[in-house]
Amino acid sequence: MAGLLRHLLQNIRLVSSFGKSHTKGAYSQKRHLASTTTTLYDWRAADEYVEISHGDAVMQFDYVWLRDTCRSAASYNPKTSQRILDTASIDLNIRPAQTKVTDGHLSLTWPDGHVTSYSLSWLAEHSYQVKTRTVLQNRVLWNRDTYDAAQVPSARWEEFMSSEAELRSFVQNFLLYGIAFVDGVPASVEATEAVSERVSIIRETLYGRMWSFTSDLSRGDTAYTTQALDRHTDTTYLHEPCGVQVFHCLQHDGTGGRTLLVDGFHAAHKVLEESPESFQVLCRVPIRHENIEAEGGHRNHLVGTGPVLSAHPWNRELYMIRYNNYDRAPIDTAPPEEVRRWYAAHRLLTARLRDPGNELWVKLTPGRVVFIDNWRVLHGRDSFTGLRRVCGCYLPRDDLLSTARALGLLA
Ligand SMILES: C[N+](C)(C)CCCC[C@H](N)C(=O)O
Ligand SMILES: O=C(O)CCC(=O)C(=O)O
Ligand SMILES: [Fe+2]
Repeated sequence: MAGLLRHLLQNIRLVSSFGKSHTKGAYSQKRHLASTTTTLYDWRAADEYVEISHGDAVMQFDYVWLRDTCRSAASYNPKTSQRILDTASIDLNIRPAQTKVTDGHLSLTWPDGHVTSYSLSWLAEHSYQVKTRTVLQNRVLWNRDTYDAAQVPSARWEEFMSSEAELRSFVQNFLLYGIAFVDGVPASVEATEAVSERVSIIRETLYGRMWSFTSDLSRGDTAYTTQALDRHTDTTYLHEPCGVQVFHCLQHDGTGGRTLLVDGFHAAHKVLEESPESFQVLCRVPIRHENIEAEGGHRNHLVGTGPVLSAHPWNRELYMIRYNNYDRAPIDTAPPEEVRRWYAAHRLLTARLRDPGNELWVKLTPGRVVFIDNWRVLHGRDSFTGLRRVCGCYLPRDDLLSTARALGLLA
């Protein structure tokens, strides 16, 4: 997909040097052809949009969109990367007085004389037709064997804290696999906080900013016991669940307590292959999750609603799985026949999530910090004996992605 976009942009760039100019009235259906020795592309001004075609990509740009998106100094401030133009002031029936393509640039002269110009490659990059076939984030879906075989390296604390290259490869691995490790971290809350802050700001929740928990039932949640926890994502009871979970086991004198990791997108894709209808139901039915605490000095009643699977509507790319059977509330957000379909779809997804081949078990030890994409990878744990203390925090997903983009990564 990314390859196709690159191919498209490269070829449109070739056209830029062609330099043939076409000037015409706005409403003609006539197609304009421009060719080089290696490529052919054409454009036409239709009634409501300009259409640019290249290869099998046919891209349409609505006139209101073309006026609204104008990057001229009067319309857009490149210093702040913010729009100046008042969108509500645009005539919704606006048509350019003149449309032409010169040197690989589309320029439109509007009835008031304002000129808007776009390079064709920029337009292609921002076209719906190209976006529908481009993924936002490259991912490697994994099961235990493929994750093991990939031999993804952990970052080293010293390098991670000082080298941008080390941080970048860590973030790249996180984006690809939804999990990434840092080794050699001092076994303290402070060092865990420093590692987390290297990646993004920390997201404070009802559990605080940095947390450190053990099996003392200090909070009304199974996490604060020695019991096993089946695979789940956290904070499903927030409308926007936390994007990332950071765990650092500071101490464990006992048995059990291994961490389970499962690629939720891998399981969801299995569901899509086996039963597209089930996948659709999981994308469609809104599900509430709750966190109710009324004891121990904590008074919380959080409710979050969202489907189990969220996919971008323009390219069907999955971006979130919300799966927590402990915190799921009674389903009263869909009619009975839909509820029946939902339970069947949930059963299929659960079966794929529970496929032993999809389970990655790791024993977290002091010094080893794991970052988990809480919108993709489910976590759980074995029951355990003895004293076990785990610290960590949550990070907002947007801020991690912002860091990734600042490091030049596709996110
Ligand atoms: C991580 N920490 C121990 C602080 C909180 C645990 C939260 C547990 C909750 N059921 C959820 O899934 O969100
Ligand atoms: O104890 C653990 O390793 C994880 C518990 C858990 O699921 C959580 O704290 O979110
Ligand atoms: Fe959890």
